[in-house]
Amino acid sequence: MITVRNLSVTLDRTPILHDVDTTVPAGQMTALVGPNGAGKSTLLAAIGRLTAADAGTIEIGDKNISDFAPRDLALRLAIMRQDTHVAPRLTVRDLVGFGRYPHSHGRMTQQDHNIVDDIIARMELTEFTDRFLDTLSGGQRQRALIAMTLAQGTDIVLLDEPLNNLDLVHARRVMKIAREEVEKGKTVILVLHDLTVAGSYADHVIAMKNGTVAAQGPVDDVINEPVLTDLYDTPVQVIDANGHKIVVTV
Ligand SMILES: Nc1ncnc2c1ncn2[C@@H]1O[C@H](COP(=O)(O)OP(=O)(O)OP(=O)(O)O)[C@@H](O)[C@H]1O
Repeated sequence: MITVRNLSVTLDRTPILHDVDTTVPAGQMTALVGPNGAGKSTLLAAIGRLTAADAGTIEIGDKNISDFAPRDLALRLAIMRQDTHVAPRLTVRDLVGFGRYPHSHGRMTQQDHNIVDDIIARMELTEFTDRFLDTLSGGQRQRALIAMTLAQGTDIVLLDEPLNNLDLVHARRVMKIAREEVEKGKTVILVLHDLTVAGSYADHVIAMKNGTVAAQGPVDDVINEPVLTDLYDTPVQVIDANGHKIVVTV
């Protein structure tokens, strides 16, 4: 379990998060949802220790994230940010191989190579393995970044808007792979704007608004009309389609 208590974050002298109190259940998929600018990426970056807190604590299990040595944290938690920039003259294989760095320290074993090849295949990138990143489409590059993150092999995986640039088939593929990771016991947190996807795949939802948590709980507690209408200040309809919640604005 990840526990966030009274978290406040200020960026460039602007208060961004205040009094964030939330828990992320271990071994489940948690969707982080909410309007643009609500603070989702900032919360994810704070959990990944990429953004410092002004106040409050974040614990993995019962250990404060500030008490982890960098390598220990990298073996425990992997994060893909929304704005990841990568060197254009890297191949897909090189990029995904970087995910193994906390294990290999640059000396990849056969097991590291096998893990890289496996995740490249799961992401349907095998035909692009030796292509430079700047020759890929936006969606192919996005899948390579997700593959790098999963190659790290951590118990906790944080993905900020992983479905950016993905067509509906590849979005489904990524969500299925994320679910497979959860079935293996991993804790996956994804920032998602597609509430239908969040409602279909996640176990748990944290809804943010104006820098704090507006609602949280199992999917049914958050992906419903009153909560979403309030969250987005817009009428939202949730249509049941064979057990799937289709979320639309009306
Ligand atoms: N370096 C910064 N300095 C000042 N304000 C910032 C900085 N970075 C982000 N912000 C502001 O913090 C707020 C929260 O940003 P954040 O990226 O966490 O939101 P988000 O919920 O992920 O949004 P989106 O859905 O648009 O990606 C926004 O109002 C943003 O403009």
